[in-house]
Amino acid sequence: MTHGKKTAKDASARGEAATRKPRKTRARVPASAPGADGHNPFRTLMRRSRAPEPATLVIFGVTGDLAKRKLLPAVFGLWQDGLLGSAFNIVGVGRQEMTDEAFKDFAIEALRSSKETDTPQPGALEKFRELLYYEFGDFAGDEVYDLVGRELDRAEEAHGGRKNALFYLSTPPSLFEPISAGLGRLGLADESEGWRRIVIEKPFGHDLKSARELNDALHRVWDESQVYRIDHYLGKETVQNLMAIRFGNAIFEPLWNRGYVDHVQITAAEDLGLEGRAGYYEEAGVVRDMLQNHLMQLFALTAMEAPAAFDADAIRDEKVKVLRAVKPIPRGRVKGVAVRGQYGPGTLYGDRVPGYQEEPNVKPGSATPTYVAVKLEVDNWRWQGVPFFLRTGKRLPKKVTEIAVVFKRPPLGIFPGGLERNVLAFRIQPDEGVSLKFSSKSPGQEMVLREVVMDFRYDAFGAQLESPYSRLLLDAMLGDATLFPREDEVDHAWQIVMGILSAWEGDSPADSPTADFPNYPAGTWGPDEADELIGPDRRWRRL
Ligand SMILES: NC(=O)C1=CN([C@@H]2O[C@H](COP(=O)(O)OP(=O)(O)OC[C@H]3O[C@@H](n4cnc5c(N)ncnc54)[C@H](OP(=O)(O)O)[C@@H]3O)[C@@H](O)[C@H]2O)C=CC1
Ligand SMILES: O=C1O[C@H](COP(=O)(O)O)[C@@H](O)[C@H](O)[C@H]1O
Repeated sequence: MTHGKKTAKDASARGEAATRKPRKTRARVPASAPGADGHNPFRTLMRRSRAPEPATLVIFGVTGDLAKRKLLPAVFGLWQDGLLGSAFNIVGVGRQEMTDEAFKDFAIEALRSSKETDTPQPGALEKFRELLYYEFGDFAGDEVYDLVGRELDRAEEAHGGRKNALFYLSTPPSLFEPISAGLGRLGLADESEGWRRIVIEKPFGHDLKSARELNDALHRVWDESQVYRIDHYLGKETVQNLMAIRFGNAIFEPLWNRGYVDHVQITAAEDLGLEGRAGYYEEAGVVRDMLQNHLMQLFALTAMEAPAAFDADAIRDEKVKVLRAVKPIPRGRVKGVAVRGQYGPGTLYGDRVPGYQEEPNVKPGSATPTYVAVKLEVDNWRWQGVPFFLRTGKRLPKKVTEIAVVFKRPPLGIFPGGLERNVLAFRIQPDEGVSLKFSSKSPGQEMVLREVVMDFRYDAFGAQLESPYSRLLLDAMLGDATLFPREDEVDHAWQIVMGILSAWEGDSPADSPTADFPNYPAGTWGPDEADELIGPDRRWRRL
């Protein structure tokens, strides 16, 4: 299908940009390391066998915070590293009226001001600028999608006669369905002239029902294979390393079960508060913002069986199987397995910080939780009796994300002193790496054991880690959905948290007594009840 007439816009300018050889972009790559002459060696090693076909990336909501701070820098980094193939262009779509030139200025300014932007090579920003185009309109109407279709028509010649397109919906969730439907109405999901894929940002639904409705709406237009639900945690290098270490080594598998593991702790602690996102966060709260998606994904990757292959369906099948095996948490069980919290004023890094209720635009007396800890039990042979404790919260003492597999104590103590549990910890961020804590004899005459840590740090590879958005954008361009949650995964993750949401947000005061918020000061590790949840014989790791 051809959309409208060709205009004077120069087709040859769109797309023939990724041919320049990238030069050194990363100061931290040592001179002797592979790739020191050019770009991040990981990216090259990962991708040299395949590059995306010529394609157009269409970003809806391109004037928003995510696009400015993360997406445009990620695309620029990929392009500068020569990973986007021989022809590529970007069409930003928004509701604000803007010319192509004004958008180019906007995008270059966003790249200049984002901390995530790779150091540009001389002339790179100017060259990248040539790839950028803009369309605007009302996302409820047809015109804007017609304009997008014309952009694909215009790129066709430079793209070798193909009209491949990745539509990235970086808009408020209320627009996911209308944009998908609009693209469908104008025939833009049709793959007869090139592949068409849609990336959906989080949150995917507000609850189980709305997530199902959104899935149904998407499937009225797209085949599941065209849908890429993004969870940026899956794009983090060290989350992928969890799979590499589990399934690329023989020593872990024999220990990875109820025979040896006492419990697992998954922590995603944030030191940040609301960062001006009250409008979104008051509606979402921590369960929707972090638990239903990011933490459930970390849990699934830790607990799943070994997939038969490293491919999208094999991995996603295993994740679904283990999510299905989680013991349900109906409303009545919530009190025993989940703890909520909201931060009050406190001290962080020596500075006084306001409480949640003092943040701009938060409703006075808000009952929105900013902290959750939950105990998951997995009803399968591997994990029967092994609790998984998940916790996440805002305004905790530091930013740290970690998965810790805590092993059982040795069966018999032949040395003086207590027996400690060994811990294999995957540090997702920061100081990415893996550590093993075990007991060793202290030097000296006495047989005294002390806990020591063997530490592998990711920076030993000598390369800076790529942004998760780079990884996931490139995967979507390549048609690799391995790191994108499938429909049934999202559904099961919602099923797990729905009881919690219904207990905490229910309208019956008997079932859902108002929480006594705030119940932890900013700069502390959350409410005391979280210690009771994991105790008495276990305690949260001090991170
Ligand atoms: N920001 C972040 O760090 C993260 C964001 N996300 C998700 O990414 C998506 C985008 O987030 P973010 O960029 O922060 O959101 P923003 O609120 O900054 O806006 C995103 C874009 O949507 C446009 N928009 C908003 N309302 C409308 C409307 N009614 N009609 C047409 N366009 C509209 C905005 O246009 P305008 O500029 O004109 O207002 C902007 O272009 C969301 O789904 C969010 O949950 C996920 C993880 C992190
Ligand atoms: O999706 C989100 O994630 C961030 C935390 O992500 P990270 O990569 O910095 O760990 C969180 O701050 C935000 O509230 C949430 O929407």
